[in-house]
Amino acid sequence: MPLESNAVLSLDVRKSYADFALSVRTDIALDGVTGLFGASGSGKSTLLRVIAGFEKDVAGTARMADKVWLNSAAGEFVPAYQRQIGYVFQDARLFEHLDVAGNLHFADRRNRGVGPGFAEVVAALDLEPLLNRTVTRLSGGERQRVALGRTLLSRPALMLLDEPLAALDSARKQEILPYLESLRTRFGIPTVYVSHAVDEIVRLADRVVVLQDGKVAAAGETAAVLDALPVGSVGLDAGIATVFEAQVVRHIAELHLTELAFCGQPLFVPSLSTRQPGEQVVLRVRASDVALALGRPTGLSMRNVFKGTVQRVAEQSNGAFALVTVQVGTVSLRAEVTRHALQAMQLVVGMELFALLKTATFASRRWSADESL
Ligand SMILES: Nc1ncnc2c1ncn2[C@@H]1O[C@H](COP(=O)(O)OP(=O)(O)OP(=O)(O)O)[C@@H](O)[C@H]1O
Repeated sequence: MPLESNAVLSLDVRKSYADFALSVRTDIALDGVTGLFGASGSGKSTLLRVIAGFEKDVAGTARMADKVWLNSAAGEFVPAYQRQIGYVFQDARLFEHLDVAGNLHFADRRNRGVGPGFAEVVAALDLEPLLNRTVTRLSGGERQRVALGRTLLSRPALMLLDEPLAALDSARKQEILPYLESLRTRFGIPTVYVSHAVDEIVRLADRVVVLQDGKVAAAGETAAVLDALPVGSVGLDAGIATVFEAQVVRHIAELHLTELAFCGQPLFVPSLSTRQPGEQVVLRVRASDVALALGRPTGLSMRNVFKGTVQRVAEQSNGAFALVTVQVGTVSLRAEVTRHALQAMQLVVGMELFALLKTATFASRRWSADESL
């Protein structure tokens, strides 16, 4: 049965270990991808295991759409195998004695006859060339693709992905991310995606639940929640940034670029070919990748130039840098410049200027050795 589009996974759960207590009350929309984000040890994996039904002695209630999974007061507990969930672990956990096709067929045989078919899943994850390989001869990225395929073929009502990229190096991560991105829309299986990597959450999650010390610190639309998180909180040590939404306008295939509309102005980013024109995407720009100019610059390599107004200026009391917040449309864009530049440009609140973003700030693809010669 397809889920109602407004169906939710409703959680009010508590789980205690000797040195840690999880206490989470939140509703997760059963639609698109919900990111579970937080520092190491904040309880993300524990919550995912509670959702899956892998944890015993959980107090409270859990309801998946109209099905009660847990009501501890009434002694009700639906075991994991009856929850129709698909769980992908950090390590792929494939059946080592079977080849890739065998792993996939195993899940396919146990499915309930609805949802994506074998050929469709193999095509979506480019698994055709791997079908006859023994799983011990797969790379980490290939193993995760097979694990995802196997999970999809079990036709879950809910996918639970526990840091599926954590064990991979950054090149392999970039290889898998587009697949994860396309699965979001292709199969329409609601997904909870655990990660402590902000870039993965930005790229994949429609909404996010932030955990801190076992509790929900924030929850809501990805851009709004991440943009409001204080630097240094929840392990967000990647520096000051702005997280905002923009709309896909068109793909420029020959230049491998996608043009977005950002507050009515064009923004060019490396190709987001899995996204359709009209779709909203979430972007994260590090403050250190934003430059400022008093006039619209000419003869400059930077293509992304936005007119805005200085909203706030904060100087380090004991350092070289200042943080300038520039209002561009509805977005407060943060730029990290030197105090030296601040003085030279005589920047003050209310002043009109131009914010410049390097396209490379959005790049995830690395250079190959021969290209960089
Ligand atoms: N089986 C267990 N027994 C006792 N303590 C546990 C158990 N599992 C997890 N914990 C503790 O619960 C806390 C939360 O762990 P959890 O793995 O859920 O965090 P996390 O946010 O997923 O972290 P990471 O990003 O590092 O995977 C940690 O302090 C951990 O030591």
